[in-house]
Order: sequence, then C-alpha cells, then structure tokens
Amino acid sequence: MQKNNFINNEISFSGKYSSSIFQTISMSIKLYRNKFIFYIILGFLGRAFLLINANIIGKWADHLCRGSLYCGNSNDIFSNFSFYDFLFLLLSLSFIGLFLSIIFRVFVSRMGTYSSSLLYDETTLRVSRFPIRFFDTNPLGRIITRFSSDYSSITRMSGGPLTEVLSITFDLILYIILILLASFYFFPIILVSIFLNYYIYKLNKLKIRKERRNLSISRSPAIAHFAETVQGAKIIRVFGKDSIFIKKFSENIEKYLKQIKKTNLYINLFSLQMSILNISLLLMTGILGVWLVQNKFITVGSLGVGFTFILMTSTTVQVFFEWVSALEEALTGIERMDQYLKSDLEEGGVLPSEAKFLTNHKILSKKEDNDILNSNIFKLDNAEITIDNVSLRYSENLPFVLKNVSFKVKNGEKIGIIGKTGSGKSSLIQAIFHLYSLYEGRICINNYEADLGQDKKEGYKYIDLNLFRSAISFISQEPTIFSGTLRENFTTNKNMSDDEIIYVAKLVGLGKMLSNDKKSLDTFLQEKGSDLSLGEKQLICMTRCLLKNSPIILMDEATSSIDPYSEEILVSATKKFLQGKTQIIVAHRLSTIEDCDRVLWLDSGKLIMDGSAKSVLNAFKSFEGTKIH
Ligand SMILES: Nc1ncnc2c1ncn2[C@@H]1O[C@H](COP(=O)(O)OP(=O)(O)OP(=O)(O)O)[C@@H](O)[C@H]1O
Repeated sequence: MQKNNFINNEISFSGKYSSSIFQTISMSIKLYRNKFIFYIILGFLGRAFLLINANIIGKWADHLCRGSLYCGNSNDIFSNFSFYDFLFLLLSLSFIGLFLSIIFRVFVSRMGTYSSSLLYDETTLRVSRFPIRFFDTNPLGRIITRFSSDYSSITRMSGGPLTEVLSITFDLILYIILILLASFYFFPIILVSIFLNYYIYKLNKLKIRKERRNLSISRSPAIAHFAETVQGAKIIRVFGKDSIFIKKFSENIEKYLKQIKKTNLYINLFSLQMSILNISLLLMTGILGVWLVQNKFITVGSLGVGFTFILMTSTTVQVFFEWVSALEEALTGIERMDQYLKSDLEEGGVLPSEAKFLTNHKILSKKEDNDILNSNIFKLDNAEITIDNVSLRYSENLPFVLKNVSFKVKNGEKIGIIGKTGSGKSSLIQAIFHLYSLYEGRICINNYEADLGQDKKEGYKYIDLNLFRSAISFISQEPTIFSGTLRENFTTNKNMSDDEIIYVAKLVGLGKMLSNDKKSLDTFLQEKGSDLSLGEKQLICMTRCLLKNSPIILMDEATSSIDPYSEEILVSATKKFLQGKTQIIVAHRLSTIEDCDRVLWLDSGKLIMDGSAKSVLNAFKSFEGTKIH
C-alpha cells in the first residue's frame, strides 16, 4: 500500500495578484457594472458638497475681516453675502452632500452583498463537481476555511474597505482641487505628502501581503484538526487519545497565533512609519503657512482652508493606505476562492445553465438542462452494464486497484462480487459511477457511455455523466444521512406522495419509525444521523434507493449492520421491488449472494473467476478456507 504524498500541500500564493481575480471581481459585479459609473459620480459629488464647506468658511472668515492686514480685499460672489446667506449655503451643501454620500454607500454595500453571495454560489456550484480525488487529498478543514474565514473577509469588503477606499479616493482628489482653489502654494506639499506616503506603502506592501497570505494558510490546519477531532470524538475518548489531540491542536493554534502576531507586527510598523511621516509633514506645513501669510502670499482664510485640508490629507492618506491594506485581505480571500472557481471539475463534469460566471468549464444551455431532466433514456426497468477492460488507480503514484476487468451484467441479472479485503470490490463500484478517472477501458449502460470529454469514437453513443449516473441507485458501506427531515432523506422528488414513501419505508422495516403517521416524515434527523443506529441508517438508505426506482442497483455491504432477522424480512420484502432490476451486490457474508445468478471473484484488482454462484463460492471457500463463515 503506497500512500506517499497523499494529502496535497496547500497552494501558497506569492507576488502580485493575478489578473484572474480581477476578472472574477468583474464577473461578480456584472449586474451593477452599468450603474457603477453613475453611483461613483454621485459619491464623488456627495463628498465634494461636504468638503467645499471648508472653502466657504474660509471665504466667510476673509469676508468678516475684509480690508485688514492679512485678510485680502478681493471682490467675489461672496462679497454681498449676509450671515444667513452663508448659513443657508453651508446647510444646503451639507444636506445634499450627506444625501448623495448615503446613496453611494448603500449602492456599494448592495453591490458587495450581491457580488459576494454570487461568488459563493458560483464557487459552491463548481466545488460540488470537483473530482472525488480532490476531497481525498484536501483536508475538510482546509475547504471549510475557504468557505468560512476567506469568504467572510470577502463579505466584509463591501461594507468596509471597498467603500472606504473609494470614498477616500474621492476625498484625496477633492482635497487637491479645493486646496488649489484656496491657494496654489499648498499644492507642492500635497504632492510630496502623497508621494512619500505611497513610497512607504510600497516598501511595506509585499511584506504585508505575504504575511496576510501566510495568515490565511495558517488558519486551515487548526480548523482541519478541529473538524477531525469532532468527527472522531467517540474513538478519541474510548482510546484515551484526548491528550494527543489537544497537544496537536495547541501546536496548530500556536502556529496560527504566531502568524497573527507577525502579521500584526508588520501592519503596526507600517502605521508607525506613516504616522511619523505625516506628523513631520504637518509641522513643516504649519511653519510654511505662517511664513506665507506674514509675507502676504496668502490670506488668513486661505491658510485656514489650506491647513485644514493638509491636516486632513495627511491623516486621510494614512487611513487610505491602511484601508488599502485591509482591502488586500479581502483580495487574498478572493484569490483563494478564485483558485477553487477556476479548478478543473471531475471528468465529464458540466455546469448547469444557472451558472453565471464564464470560467473554463462547460455550461449547459437551458435546453440541454431540460433534455437531461426529462430524458427517459433510463426510465424503464431495462438496463445492462458492460465493463470493458477497466483499469483504475487512485493517482499516478499509487498502484492499480483494478486491472483490465471485463464483464457484462445482463438486463435483470443479479450478480455478486466477492474478494478479500482490499481486493478492489468498492473500487469497482466507484469506477462504475465514474467517481474516479479510469486509467483505461469503458463502462456502458445499454451501450451508452458517459460523456467524459474523451475523444468520441464512430458508432459509440455518449450521454451526460449525470444522466448516466441517474440509471443507478446505490447503497454504500457507510450509510449517508443528511441533516434534514426524514422525507428529505428519502427523496427530493416533489411529485412523490407521502403514501408512496411510507409504503416503501414500511416494507424495508421502518414501520416503527413512521408509526402510521404522515407527520413522522417531518421528523428531523441530526447531521450524519447521529441519533440513529447503524442498522436504521442502512434501512433509510435502502428506502432512498428503492424510491429512486432506477433500473440498476449497486449495493456495497448494504445489509452488514442489520440483524439477521431484520435482514431476512428486508430481503424478502424488497424482492418484489428489485424484481427485474439489474443488481450488483458486494458482500462479505457469502450467504447474502448465494441466490445471485452469477458471482465474480476479484483478487488484487483482477477478475479471477466469473461463474455460477455455487461454483465461485465453493472455489472461494476452499481457497480462503477458515476465514469464511
Ligand atoms: N480513495 C482512495 N485513495 C487511494 N487508495 C484507495 C482509495 N480507496 C481505496 N484505496 C485502495 O484501493 C485498494 C482497494 O480498495 P477497495 O476499497 O476497493 O477494496 P475492497 O475490496 O472493497 O475492500 P473491503 O472489502 O475491505 O471493503 C486498497 O488497497 C485501498 O487501500
């Protein structure tokens, strides 16, 4: 058993953000793109109306001391303004400015909420179609981290960083314009301030970005370990392994906390550099401003306006780069979601017509969607399976688990599969569903092959992978229960009546759970069916399988946890349902497959015998000897 490098390392991004994430952002705000410019203008005007108040107050101050030494004597539109005129103007501008700013903020926030939920939906749409190999090689916690903390930094973006960066950009542009209106002498100071702040931002940018990315990565191991611990809580307790798990958790958390400290240190250093720079610039501006007034280059009102704006510019520029830095956290989240968004789907995986993002995946048209939904290609109880020269390995560096396996199951035939542990029985079932890519060979149902994007051969018929899978029902070794009502666990088919569901459920032996009452179908089952026995879970899965009513049934140890008495009832009761269906049954207890039409014997991935149940079981028993009961 070769299990080296089983878990993939998490991708660690570096350098600049790729253009791919900006493409993704553009797709996620598509609905709002046309209105964007309009609202940007509104936002800009809103800030302009608010900020221009400072210039008007400067004019008012000059107006009050007109003709004195440092107040100037020019005539302008404000010369004849009364106290009330100034007051009315200031209040009107403030009101309009506030109103426009609110509209702008509401717009950005709505756009952000819409686009982040779209991003979430589109990513989920793809991740649910990823190759099963992806889930084998990526710890659950890592995937959860993407959909929790990375996603939450994206959702926070529109309320905070994005709106702030946009508003502050408006402010900075306006400061320059308004300072120029007050006096041209302050302009060089603004330029120097912006340049030096940008320089400091650039010096720190890559370091902070790198640390933020490391922070995102360092979160997943702790969450992964936590998820693993919760899942294995019973076994951990029974075997007294608590201390090992707690120690590992503390180690993971410690690494995460160290990374938080390191990231915060870089962010704080950056803020400190900005503060020192801006305090120095302000001091210089003050001294220069007084000198300019003394030498009558500017008036007192202009100094007031200019100094206010320069004071505001220096703090705003600092805040701006801090928000830009916070925006980067959201971009790191988008970068990580984007990686999932653009990853390959399983072979033959296609997106439904509701997919909105144009990625490199095939999206079905509405008609194709409907054709698949309404196809009756496998609606009849009539299906034969051909397994032709199938070889499978779970990845390139792992050995083959199926080796050139070929056999046919005729319509209505029931075959059993035996083989010792690890011989490839479950792998064969997974191969039939195309859950893993075949190394070679074909699997056909009624001569239809699943369309896996392979080269199409003349005379072969191909169908959508989901349609192919719809021909098969499956009961696995580990019964899967979803958190939801009993009804939802049985079927998602809305056209199925409660009576039909209850009839089948009772037939498989779930009478007690349903107690004659349709309301019991609304009983809520806990996640993974934690409030049910293993046998009950298997019976629920059996009901689900029978209700699906597909022509092919695959069972992998389906009755292993049901007591012999219940199993007997189940087997005889379901016989009627399974009559005429094509069945493949994997079993350890040889008694469960004694009545099969044929039995196949797998050994180390090879089909070594295919014959009548009696002959194969006898050969297997004499070979495996004492292990059989
Ligand atoms: N997801 C996987 N990734 C890598 N190797 C796997 C995976 N699943 C199974 N294997 C390996 O494939 C081989 C065949 O396993 P498989 O589960 O098909 O055997 P099996 O006959 O069903 O065994 P059992 O009777 O114990 O259920 C084993 O060596 C197993 O370790």
